[in-house]
Amino acid sequence: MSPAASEATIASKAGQTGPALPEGSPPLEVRGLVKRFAGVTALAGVDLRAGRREILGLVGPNGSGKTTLMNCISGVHRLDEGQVLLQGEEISGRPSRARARQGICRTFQNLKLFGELTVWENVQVGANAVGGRGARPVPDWLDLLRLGPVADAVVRSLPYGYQRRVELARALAGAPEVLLLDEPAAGLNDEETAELRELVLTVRAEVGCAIVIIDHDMDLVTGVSDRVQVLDEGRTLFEGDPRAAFTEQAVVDAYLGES
Ligand SMILES: Nc1ncnc2c1ncn2[C@@H]1O[C@H](COP(=O)(O)OP(=O)(O)OP(=O)(O)O)[C@@H](O)[C@H]1O
Repeated sequence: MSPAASEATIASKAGQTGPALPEGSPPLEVRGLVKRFAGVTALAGVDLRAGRREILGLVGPNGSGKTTLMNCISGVHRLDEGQVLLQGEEISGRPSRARARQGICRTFQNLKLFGELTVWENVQVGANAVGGRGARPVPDWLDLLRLGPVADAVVRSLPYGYQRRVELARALAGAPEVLLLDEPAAGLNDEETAELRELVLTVRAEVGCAIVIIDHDMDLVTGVSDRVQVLDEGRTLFEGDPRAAFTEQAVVDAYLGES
């Protein structure tokens, strides 16, 4: 997709709060990222870009490199080659904590919550990580994520759908410029997934950060994303309109294991 067409798509989805305004460097840019694990090349030179108020869906068959890419962006993995830039500043060599303080916030495939702490305390941890520099106080995030009524509940006592929302609230309290959502619908039922979809759009409208989402629920990803990037065997196979992705033969073949 051309940059102009991409901006147009972004603007149309951001319509609830006005168009995305291209200004300076994008929140997130990845250039030529290579990541190897022993004999496996998980990423073979991937570029990625996510703009302010843009939702980018990262899709691809199992083992195509999606989580590895997210881990390289957030600093869980060191990259072998390439660059990760946050608002134009290279952060490739920085540890994950430093990246989080600078605004790369994320959720994980497997929840990483403090189960013995309350909902409020878990979200406060996110706020503390940025020394209270968050855009809003903790109660506002609880309200946005519809967690107010369970603010004082111990997290491990709550149903899984609530726990997923707590993780999202904690990430938001960390003042994201870039929000990385790794399989946020995993383990959710249809009703909870529909609610999550609505919440992701609300977060984009209210927070205005760039959002990168991975999920195996294609209806969720294509429904919520302004643009998708399809990976296969560590390379980008397609990048553009979510509705067009699965009309591309190469993408269909990759999903069917025929490439
Ligand atoms: N820590 C690791 N050590 C060794 N190999 C790894 C490691 N993490 C990922 N890989 C390999 O890198 C490749 C990409 O894996 P990755 O988990 O990023 O794919 P994915 O697209 O997220 O898959 P899925 O959709 O199944 O979660 C795979 O071949 C995988 O086996």
